[in-house]
Amino acid sequence: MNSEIMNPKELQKMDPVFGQYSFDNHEQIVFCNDKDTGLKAIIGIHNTVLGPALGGTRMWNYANEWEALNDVLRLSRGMTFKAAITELNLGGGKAVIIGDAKTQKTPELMKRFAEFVDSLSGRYITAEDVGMTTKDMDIVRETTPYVTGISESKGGSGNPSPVTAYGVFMGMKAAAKFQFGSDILENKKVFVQGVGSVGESLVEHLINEGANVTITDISKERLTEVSSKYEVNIYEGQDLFSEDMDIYAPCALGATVNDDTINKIKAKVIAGAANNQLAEENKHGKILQDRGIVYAPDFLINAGGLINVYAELENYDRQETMRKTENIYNTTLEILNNAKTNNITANTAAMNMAKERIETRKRENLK
Ligand SMILES: NC(=O)c1ccc[n+]([C@@H]2O[C@H](COP(=O)([O-])OP(=O)(O)OC[C@H]3O[C@@H](n4cnc5c(N)ncnc54)[C@H](O)[C@@H]3O)[C@@H](O)[C@H]2O)c1
Repeated sequence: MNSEIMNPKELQKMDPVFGQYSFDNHEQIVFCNDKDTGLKAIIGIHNTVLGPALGGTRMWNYANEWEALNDVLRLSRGMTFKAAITELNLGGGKAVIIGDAKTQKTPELMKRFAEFVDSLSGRYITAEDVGMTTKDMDIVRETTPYVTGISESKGGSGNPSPVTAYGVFMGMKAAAKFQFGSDILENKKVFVQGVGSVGESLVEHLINEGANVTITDISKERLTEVSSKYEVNIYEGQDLFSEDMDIYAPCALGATVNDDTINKIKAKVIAGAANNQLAEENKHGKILQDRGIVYAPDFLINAGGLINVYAELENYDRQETMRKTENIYNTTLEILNNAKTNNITANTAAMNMAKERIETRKRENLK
């Protein structure tokens, strides 16, 4: 089964839940509703073979429930493979809260959401994602132990974004090594799309290495903030994908590699933090392969944040977290070489490796 962004009209043609294109054998889906706080959330538990399903909560103003369901299914499925390929003993899950994080997120709503997470008795462990902060996770922690990514002052590992950015940087270097023969990014023309928490931290690594960085964001505030700290160019054009660049780093939302953009892309490497960068992973992965564009699978190179929150559960330290994150370099090279040898897409090679780990554990569990 593939995972695909689809428009709500297409989604509505399928059966409402089990028949959805991105359902892909989810173990459990929990719909959470609370009239008093206005909470409307969906928790997706994709697979728990390797351990409890861990994945962040996203709060987003979805156009409708179809979009929210499609998003949670795609994201939680991605978490299964992210944990597996990173060799963490975790399953895949994710939650979405439907609403505007700026105007509708209240402590009461977060508390009610935490009660739903708690009711799953640890099958699902939450963390932050888009629209959520460490402070929100601290509120969740008051109600349930099944949360990570809480403040360092409360015994947590703090903001995972810098660790995510470090992993993306390592994955990008490995992809550069594979494509250009060297992992040194000095003078490489890199476009970072989205300079939020991860994007900004990635910019810092790139600038330190001497890359030629251009940033783009829908938020003028973020562009001003980041460009005041680092020597970057701000993208003023209308069509980022047609621009000459060596590396495209999607660090905003997913599905930016799609039917409209894929044939325009001039970058030789795509490596970024966003989840589900390929709108249709098989189709768009193949077009990238045919066009000789090296794609560093998103769920592999953006796993630093997951490694960081996992440390909270396993009590391992910062050094070990960074060592595991640095290893993303080796795994990325291994995947890209494997894809080349077997003439498959990098995404398929990464999925195969992740699925193999899950299948092996399943067999072991049956013994
Ligand atoms: N934070 C983590 O540790 C982590 C881990 C794994 C994956 N990710 C993924 O990485 C991405 C970035 O995460 P983040 O924590 O930095 O989020 P964030 O919300 O801090 O930053 C996202 C940035 O993208 C900008 N943006 C949104 N739409 C855009 C568009 N169309 N064009 C340009 N900019 C746009 C926003 O204005 C914002 O500045 C997300 O897709 C997230 O799911 C994050």
